[in-house]
Amino acid sequence: MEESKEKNVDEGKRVEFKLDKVCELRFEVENNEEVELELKSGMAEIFGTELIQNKKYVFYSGGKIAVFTWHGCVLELSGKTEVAYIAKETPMVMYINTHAALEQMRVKAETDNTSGPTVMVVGPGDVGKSTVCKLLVNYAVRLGRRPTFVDLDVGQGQISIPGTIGSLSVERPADVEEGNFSLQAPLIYHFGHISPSVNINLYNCLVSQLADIVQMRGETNRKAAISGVVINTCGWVKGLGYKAVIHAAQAFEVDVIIVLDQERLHNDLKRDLPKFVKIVLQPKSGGVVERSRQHRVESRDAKVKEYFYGLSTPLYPHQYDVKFSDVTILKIGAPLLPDSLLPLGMKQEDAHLKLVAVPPSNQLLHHVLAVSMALTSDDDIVRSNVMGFICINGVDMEKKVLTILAPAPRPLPRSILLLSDVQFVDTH
Ligand SMILES: Nc1ncnc2c1ncn2[C@@H]1O[C@H](COP(=O)(O)OP(=O)(O)OP(=O)(O)O)[C@@H](O)[C@H]1O
Repeated sequence: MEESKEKNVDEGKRVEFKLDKVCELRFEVENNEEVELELKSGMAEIFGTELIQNKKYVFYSGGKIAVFTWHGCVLELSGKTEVAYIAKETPMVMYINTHAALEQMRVKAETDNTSGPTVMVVGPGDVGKSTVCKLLVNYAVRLGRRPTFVDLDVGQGQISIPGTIGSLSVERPADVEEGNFSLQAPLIYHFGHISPSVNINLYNCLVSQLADIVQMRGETNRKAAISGVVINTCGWVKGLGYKAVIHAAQAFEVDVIIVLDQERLHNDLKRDLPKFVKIVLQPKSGGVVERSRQHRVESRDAKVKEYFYGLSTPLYPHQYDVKFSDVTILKIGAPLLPDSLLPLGMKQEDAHLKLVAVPPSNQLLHHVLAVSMALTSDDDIVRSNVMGFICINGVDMEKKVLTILAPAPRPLPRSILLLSDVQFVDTH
């Protein structure tokens, strides 16, 4: 791959980069540092969102960014970068061709009075799945479409905090600095773990539920139906993970699957899915950065912190006490018993979806809990979406109160809370 020489960008200095057409500037922000980017002339975009000329964009610690230009541009960076270089070879032409093909399917859906494409992006970890999804959604929105973005990645999802899956109707391109789509009425389901492997039956059950709701939305909203759906998935593609990919493809009735960087997965999917599903193998971008375990942990923490405290636009969460008696804390999934010990007629899968009461204790400290939409225990709590999240900042066993961190002032809007493995230590 042809790449330009790296330039060091150090504090205080401004470094200019001249990009030819169809090139990208890749940079990583050093830990605990900030980097400022400015488009001085020409046109450029970050993962499909266009930059405004002479506006200063700030990127934070650990950010891994590619500024791409179709026609050439001049960029300026300041702050501390770990790396900064211009890459001349990128798979962007291939990705935009995919977008063009999807757009043709939308145009056809408009004339035939059918639905637009449902496309799923799959591949192992760190191949740029989330980035390709963002590109496809951004390009669709820039043409006036209103695609639905679905994120099934419970580890590094983009819609809500880790341990959830969800969907979002996207009306404008993702924010350049934060990288997120605007969160208007997202539909979120609580899974409670950062890997589907912890409770694959629950994971598949929630994927089916989300697929049903997304399809129902398409039936009542013509614009959404034509615009189609873009689905991001987990990087777990072996064994049960592969089965989960097949399950998701069937549940969402996908039309197109983009397999990034894994020929074997491509072949397996071609073998196992019906012929009408178009399965295309595409390369990953050389710029996609492999993230260490530590980096993944940090970005999960950052996602929860962002939920409560915001990123470039600060949020001010509320901390208040809630009596033990005012809430019902539940966990989904009972410990598995040997088949011989199961009550007559009960199957092992039932245990995976079983609700178990969690008595308040110090063990809840720092845990994130989802606030279920379910009003009573008669509702289908497992398949109910969630309103939002709280974090347990304190447990007083004597007074029988929990001190919680919540995005909104008291009172808690619902009383059924679902325990997540995800923890957040509130240092504010
Ligand atoms: N062309 C590029 N140049 C520089 N950085 C990039 C480029 N494309 C993606 N990245 C960065 O690489 C990282 C990994 O990309 P991404 O999250 O899309 O991968 P993924 O396959 O979805 O990973 P996971 O399976 O862990 O969710 C991100 O931080 C992203 O910003």
